[in-house]
Formats: sequence, structure tokens, C-alpha cells
Amino acid sequence: MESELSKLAMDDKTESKCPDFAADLVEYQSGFGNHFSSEAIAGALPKDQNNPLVCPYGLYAEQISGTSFTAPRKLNQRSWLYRIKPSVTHEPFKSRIPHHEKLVSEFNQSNSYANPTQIRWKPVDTPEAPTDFIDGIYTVCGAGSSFLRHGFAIHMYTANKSMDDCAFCNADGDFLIVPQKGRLWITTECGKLEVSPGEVVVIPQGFRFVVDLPDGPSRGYVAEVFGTHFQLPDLGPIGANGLAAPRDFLVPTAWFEQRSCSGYTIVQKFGGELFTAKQDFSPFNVVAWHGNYVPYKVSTLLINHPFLFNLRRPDGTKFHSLQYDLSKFCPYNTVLIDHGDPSINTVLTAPTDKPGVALLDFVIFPPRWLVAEHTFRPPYYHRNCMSEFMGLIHGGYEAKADGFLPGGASLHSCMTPHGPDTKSYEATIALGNEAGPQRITDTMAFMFESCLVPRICPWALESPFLDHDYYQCWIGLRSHFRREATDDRSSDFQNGKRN
Ligand SMILES: O=C(O)Cc1cc(O)ccc1O
Ligand SMILES: [Fe+2]
Repeated sequence: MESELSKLAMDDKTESKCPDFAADLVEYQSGFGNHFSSEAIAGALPKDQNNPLVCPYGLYAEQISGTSFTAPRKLNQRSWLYRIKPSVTHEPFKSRIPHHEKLVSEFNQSNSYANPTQIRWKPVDTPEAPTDFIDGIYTVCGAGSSFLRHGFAIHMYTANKSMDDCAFCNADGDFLIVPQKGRLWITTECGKLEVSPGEVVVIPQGFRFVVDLPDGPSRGYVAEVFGTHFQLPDLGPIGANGLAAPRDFLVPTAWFEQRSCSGYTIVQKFGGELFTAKQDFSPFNVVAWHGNYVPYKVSTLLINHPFLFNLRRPDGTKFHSLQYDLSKFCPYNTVLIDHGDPSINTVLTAPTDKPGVALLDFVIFPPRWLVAEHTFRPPYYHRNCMSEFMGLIHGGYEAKADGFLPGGASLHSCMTPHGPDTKSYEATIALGNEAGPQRITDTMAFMFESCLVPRICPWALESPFLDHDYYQCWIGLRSHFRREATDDRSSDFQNGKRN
């Protein structure tokens, strides 16, 4: 056993930086909330105990706790990592220079604004200057505080370059990353994850990870939660099955490199600020691990549609469209009347202590059938005590005929009225009561919904991508009111002949 690791030590590489996911087939374990275990070298996991005096292969045992030691068993999350050197082997943390000015983890009047207006952003351009995932992530809005372990932040990222001999670690909260353009090759201490648009990945608080961009320019959304973790929603009367299935969540298998490098940098996000610490080896030196505190991904989304991204074939040549078949999420919907609340499409929820009140829900609007009778089928007009941030991964959104574009975003805060734009309203009414079953296709929108009221960061409000005309999309909604009693279900009424 010992000799296998010494052989690896002789293979000590200094040159390879971007792990070759294609050559090194990424393997996963499946399940949600399981107690997983994985060994890159057989026998590397200690038997019968977590921290023996001497671990197999001379590895160090290190625990990472995602909940307090004393959290109730059903909520308790921790993993044991068996690594070549412990994480502590680094120089002191220093404030990162140049400073990253656009990350916030404690929202207050000094760094963000209250604004009840309906807000929409156009998709941002990919940067021209070399920008990696860390440089390219910026906070749009959020509420609460990472210091007080209650709150959330919504970030977006746009990047064009892989991270280079540097790993990110978010001490503030869990990241739920929703790529919109370009795959992410994410190396974590538990192993590798390949995440494509149409999939999402959760990197829990404290894990070190590297983001490589195999397709070049990349863009997406990130929800960060402080003081809690994502879980699957209860299914209530739906029953034991439906929505996101536990077995569709994929967790990495152990992967390590024993690579010494003169100035490996750990970039730690702590209280929204970035700190760096140098070490002389790759932090991806975990030979085996076990536990239930782990990064994971899920293909929640999408049914057979082409994505227009720059992807590479196995032979290295580029192609520009890829057919994903990711019909994993199992949507439920109304089958007779009325538009159901969007909570029916919750993929993951980060709870608060109040039953049924989410710190942050991740909800999707996937392709599906609409069959409701004499019903206004698009999302209803509404005001919500929860706040709704929306993004669009692909295609169009049923409530917005124009202006809500893939890679763009919108924010409808607590009690801010919103709903279908004029064009979507008129088109729906024109279809009338006789509309048969309709299949919504070519779409994947999502919502981060929170019970906390977000404050908005100045750069998001001053962004050149802010859509100043957003309100116009509702201005054309005209009154259809008439005093005579009408039969709401008559096709005349539905056909808009009432004025
Ligand atoms: O505002 C939105 O577009 C999101 C949304 C969708 C829906 O189907 C019902 C309510 C809701 O807030
Ligand atoms: Fe809404």
C-alpha cells in the first residue's frame, strides 16, 4: 500500500494544470443526502473508525463540517477527507490584491439599495480581458448576512478563462451554480464534476474548487445561501415520487493529484471579501473520503432541444449544437382548471426555521403540457410577499413574449406587481377558450425565490445591461372592463370581442 503512494510521489507533476476531463472519464455516485464513500486507491478509507492513529497510505484524516456538531441527526452534515497533506498547510491569509469590489455577503445601506421597481437585465457580454470564475462573479442582490448565518446572495458570472493554479473556497455559504452558457469542469476536493447548461451544481460552504472552462466564454447564475443547506422539497399529496428524483443527483468520486507547485493560491471568500493564502501543492490531494457533506450536480432540466454552445467533439474539433436528453425533472401541473403556484416546480429548497417558508427556493419552468380548461394559462398577475429573481437558460419564457432573454435576469421584489407582458396577455386571450392542449417547448426559465427582501448592488443598478424600458411591457395592457354581466366562459369574451 505504502509503495503505491510513494510511486505517485515520484510521478509528482508540475506541468498539468487544467484536469483533462475528457481523457479521465468523470464518474459519479448517485443519490441525495446519502452517506457516500469513495476511494481513488483501494484501501485508502480507514476501516471501522474515522481518524486512526495512522491512516492507510500515511494519509491525514480531516473532517469538514457543514452543520454544527450537535445539529439533529437528520440535519447533520459532515465528511471525512483522507488527504496527502491537511488543508491547514498554507501561509497566512492576506487580503487579496487587486480587491474584488463586487461581492457582498452582508447587505446594508452602505453597499446596496432598496428598490421596489420591476427590474430586468439583458444578458451581459463576455469580458474581453482574461477573466476567470472568481474575477467574473459579481453580486446582483441579496439580503441578510453571512456573519449572522442567515441570508442569501444572488450573483452572476461571466468568464473566459480557466482558473490557474488557484482554488476558490467560499466560507460564507453554499453556492448553487446555474450555468447558462458554456460547460464548467469543476474540480473539488471530493472529485470532478462536469456541469453543462441545463444542469446545476451545488458547492457547499467550505469546499475548495477550481472552475475550468472547456468551451471558452461562459456565463451563468449563482444563488448563495447562508446558514442552511439545500434539500429536496417535501412532496405532500403528490406522493412518494415526482419533481427531482434523488437518484438524479450526482456526487463525484474521489480524484486526487499529487502536484507540487511553487505558488498555489487558495482564494477564500470570507464575509464577502477575498483573501489569499499560498501553498506549495495542489489542494486536490484527497485520496478517499466518506460522508454526507458533498458537492453534487443534477440534470434537472430540459427535454431534447439543441443548445447553441461551442462544444468540442471527442476528437477536439468544435461543433456548435448538442442534443441533450435530460428529461429528468418530472413536472406536475394542473389538469383541469387554473394556473398552479410555481412552488409545484421546486427542485431544491433552502429552508428557514419557519415551516414552509424558504430562505431560497430553486424553481424551474421546464417544457410541459398546458391543458387547463377556460383558464388563463400563463403565470397570473400577482404580488408576492416573497421576492422573485428569475433567469433564463434557454429559449423563451411563457410570460414574456419579448425582452427576457437567455442569460438575462429579472427581479420582482416583495409585493412588486408583475405578470405577463401585453403581448403574452393578448396572444393568450386571442387563443380563447377553445385552446386545446399546448406543449410549451424550447424553454428553461428558473426562479430563485426568497422570503427575505433583497437589496440591490449599485453595479447591478448602474449596469449598461439594465433594461430601462422594462415597465413598458405592461403599459399597453388595456381595460377590457364592461359593465354588463358577461359569461366569463363564452368564446366571445375570450376572443377579445368585448370592447
Ligand atoms: O412571476 C413569474 O413569472 C414566476 C411565476 C410563475 C408562475 O407560473 C406563477 C407565479 C410566478 O410568480
Ligand atoms: Fe412571480
